[in-house]
Amino acid sequence: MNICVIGTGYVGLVTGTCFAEMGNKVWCVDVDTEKIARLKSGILPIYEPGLKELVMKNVAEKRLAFSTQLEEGLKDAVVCFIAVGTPPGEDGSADVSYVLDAASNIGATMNKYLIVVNKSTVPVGTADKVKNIIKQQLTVRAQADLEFDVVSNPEFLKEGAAVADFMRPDRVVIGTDNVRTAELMKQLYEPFSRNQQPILIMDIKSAEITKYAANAMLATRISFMNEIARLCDKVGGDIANVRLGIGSDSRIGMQFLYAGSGYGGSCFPKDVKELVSTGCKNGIAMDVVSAVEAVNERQKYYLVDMVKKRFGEALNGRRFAIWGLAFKPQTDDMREAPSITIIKSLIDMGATIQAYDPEAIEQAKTVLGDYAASITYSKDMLEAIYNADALLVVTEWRQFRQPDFVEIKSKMNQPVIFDGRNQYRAEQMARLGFEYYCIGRSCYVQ
Ligand SMILES: NC(=O)c1ccc[n+]([C@@H]2O[C@H](COP(=O)([O-])OP(=O)(O)OC[C@H]3O[C@@H](n4cnc5c(N)ncnc54)[C@H](O)[C@@H]3O)[C@@H](O)[C@H]2O)c1
Ligand SMILES: O=c1ccn([C@@H]2O[C@H](COP(=O)(O)OP(=O)(O)O[C@H]3O[C@H](CO)[C@@H](O)[C@H](O)[C@H]3O)[C@@H](O)[C@H]2O)c(=O)[nH]1
Repeated sequence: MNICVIGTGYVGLVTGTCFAEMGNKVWCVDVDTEKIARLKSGILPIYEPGLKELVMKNVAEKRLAFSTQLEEGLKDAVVCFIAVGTPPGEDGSADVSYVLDAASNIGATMNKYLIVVNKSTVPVGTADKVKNIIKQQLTVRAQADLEFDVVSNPEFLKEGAAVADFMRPDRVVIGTDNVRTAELMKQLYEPFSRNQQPILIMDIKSAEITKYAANAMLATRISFMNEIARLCDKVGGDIANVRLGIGSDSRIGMQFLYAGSGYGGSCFPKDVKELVSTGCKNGIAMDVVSAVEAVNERQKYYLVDMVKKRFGEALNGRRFAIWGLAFKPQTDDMREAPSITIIKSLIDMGATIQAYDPEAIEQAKTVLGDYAASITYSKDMLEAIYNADALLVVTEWRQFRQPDFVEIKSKMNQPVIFDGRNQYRAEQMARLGFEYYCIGRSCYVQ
């Protein structure tokens, strides 16, 4: 099938590449001329395991190409995916203007029947807006008879595992009210459901809401565990045991029950806010979802509270090592990363920071630009801990799991570790002579 994908970010680039890998011919189109120029010369805009190899292969085999021109992308396309950003607006609601721009461009450009598939995460009702904008543009061009269909096909991939998730999705959700379109979409996704993963056809609004409900449900599990972790720290108990205890119930399951320094990223924070906003606009109080966000905001400061309790509120002259900047491992994405809140708070109290992340340092330099004078970025994890008063583990990259603690202890000013991702065992840390604080395992007394 000939496919056009508008937007070459995490979702668009992965979607286009994976469809090309299955034998389709794909044009990836973006308004960012620099991004497209770099992609054409083999430089990817993001770090995502396995993606570069797939892009290079499919470009070489002429199934994948990049352009800034929608005309080029739509020339032979049967299906056009919209995969542009929907960032949070001032009031927390999703800004759908990029989606509507893309729709408007489609209406101004298409010359034959087209299935327009919305893959961006958008509030319920956006498909209708996309439909109306395309219609308006066609009318302006005196092409009002040109037929098209709008589909909602939310994406559930996780950063850091984007290719693997796209290739083997738990399910594919397709919102459409057209039987013929449903069949074609099923055909397109058939190679990705070889293990009988369901392709769920439903009405458009249910598909749009499903995306927000999925993210809010996952975020709820995390905030819930973070709250229980705080209780463990107060009254005794170990959140790891509690996780096993509840996760063994097949109705609950083990995944997404890790307490930590709060969730970040480009999705959970913004989608939780948007769901609250949609509820509010429609007179539905989203009490659970609102609490999920409030708990997460508080959780981002939990490590900072621990540092304050241990070192006091004035941190002048104190030097802290930070391991992990990205919002999760296997990505260079810094959007809404808890590390930002933690680093800014410590610097605001007078500390200096020595930070290390395997992939996200360049992104961090941009995001933390205003705080640059107080941050040194280290070339490796050991350099970061040199002369540090404490180490804060903020992102659980694999290489942080079993470091050489003897060497670490010899290089630090004081052997103190604040573990925001529960990577180490308290008994082992005590044996090695570290003062060790973690989340919800009664190492930290509030
Ligand atoms: N990042 C994820 O893990 C993920 C997963 C599932 C869903 N989503 C959703 O998918 C959407 C895209 O997210 P992302 O992380 O890929 O965004 P991104 O910011 O990485 O990429 C968006 C791209 O769209 C381009 N763009 C904007 N307007 C355009 C236009 N009119 N025409 C052509 N290109 C245009 C931008 O230049 C950019 O390259 C969002 O709605 C997001 O919530 C993201
Ligand atoms: O038990 C857990 C699991 C995750 N997290 C944190 O939650 C955030 C999000 O993690 P994850 O969901 O793995 O990454 P994303 O790439 O943001 O993926 C989410 O957001 C995407 C965009 O909507 C969806 O497509 C995915 O299904 C959804 O998992 C990160 O900060 C994690 O550290 C925890 O604190 N505890």
